Amino acid sequence: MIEVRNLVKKYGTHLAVDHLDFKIESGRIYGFLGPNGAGKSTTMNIMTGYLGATEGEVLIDGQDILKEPEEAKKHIGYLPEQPPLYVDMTVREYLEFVAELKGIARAKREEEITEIEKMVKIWEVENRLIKNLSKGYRQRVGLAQAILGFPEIIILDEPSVGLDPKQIIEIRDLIRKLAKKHTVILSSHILAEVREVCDYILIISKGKLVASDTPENLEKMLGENNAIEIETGASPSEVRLILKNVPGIEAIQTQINGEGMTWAKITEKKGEDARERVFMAFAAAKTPLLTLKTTGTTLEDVFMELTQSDTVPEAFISKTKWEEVGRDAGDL
Ligand SMILES: Nc1ncnc2c1ncn2[C@@H]1O[C@H](COP(=O)(O)OP(=O)(O)OP(=O)(O)O)[C@@H](O)[C@H]1O
Repeated sequence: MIEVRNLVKKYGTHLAVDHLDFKIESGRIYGFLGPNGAGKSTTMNIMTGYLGATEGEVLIDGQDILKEPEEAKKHIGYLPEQPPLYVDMTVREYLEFVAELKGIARAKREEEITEIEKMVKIWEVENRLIKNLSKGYRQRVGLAQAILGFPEIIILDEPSVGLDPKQIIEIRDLIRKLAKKHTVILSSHILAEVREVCDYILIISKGKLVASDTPENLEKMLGENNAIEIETGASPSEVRLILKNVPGIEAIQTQINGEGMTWAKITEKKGEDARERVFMAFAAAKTPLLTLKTTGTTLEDVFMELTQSDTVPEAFISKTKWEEVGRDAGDL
């Protein structure tokens, strides 16, 4: 487990990290999300022992990384924003060099490097010079050096920056695979990326933690009233009649669309999820629904709200519930 306590980093007078407090539990994928300049890389560099803090503590399994960086570093594999690659080495030479630095026993080295090369799909380029590799392959070599030694925690700073869509999908698949055995923390300013792979999101803005929860809870917390949109062949008055006694509904708007169908927006009371009841009411009236979908707050709305406004809704800070999150690795 990682505990970040009251972390502060000043560059001169500029406060890049502003009293951060959070915990990272084992076996999950955490997303560190924030706009450019929010302080993600600075925080990750401190968490991995590459940068000192102005104030605060980072405990890795109880060991203070700022006081015992070498000990704590053994638990962490890190892919910084600029991977530390020696471009005049071949992939294999470089990974052998990293394995030696990490103190991996000589007898285990060859086997482990081959295993990781296969895992991140760089085995076929192991004899190529790194400088001749594409950005996507270089990123995978960076990832391989982070995974070497199979540390419990793998920290990836913007792992898919500069990759094409196919490579992004491959990296995401790999991250999901890694999460079966490791705790993974990745940073990104791309919401979709974090939404796609992470179980838990920490949103950081101007050096401050402004929210931390599961993607679903973040959406729920900001969502005032969610709504359901339906399409049906019934007339607007029939729709209202069918929904008359369905609990949890605040308002209904209807209109006839271009195909002569009724489109209705059903606003739910706060905290209600009336989808199933709406479906059953139409089924009981033997009136087929052609569409039924929810509309409401998206994670994008949450992100924009939190990172663009100066005031942060109280709920996002106080509702941090680490214990409630669970992830079934078998789903991946
Ligand atoms: N070495 C440095 N000296 C001075 N200021 C710095 C230094 N490194 C970062 N900063 C500033 O600290 C703030 C946080 O930077 P950081 O790189 O941690 O943000 P980030 O969230 O990782 O952004 P990005 O997504 O653009 O990498 C920014 O305002 C940045 O300009």
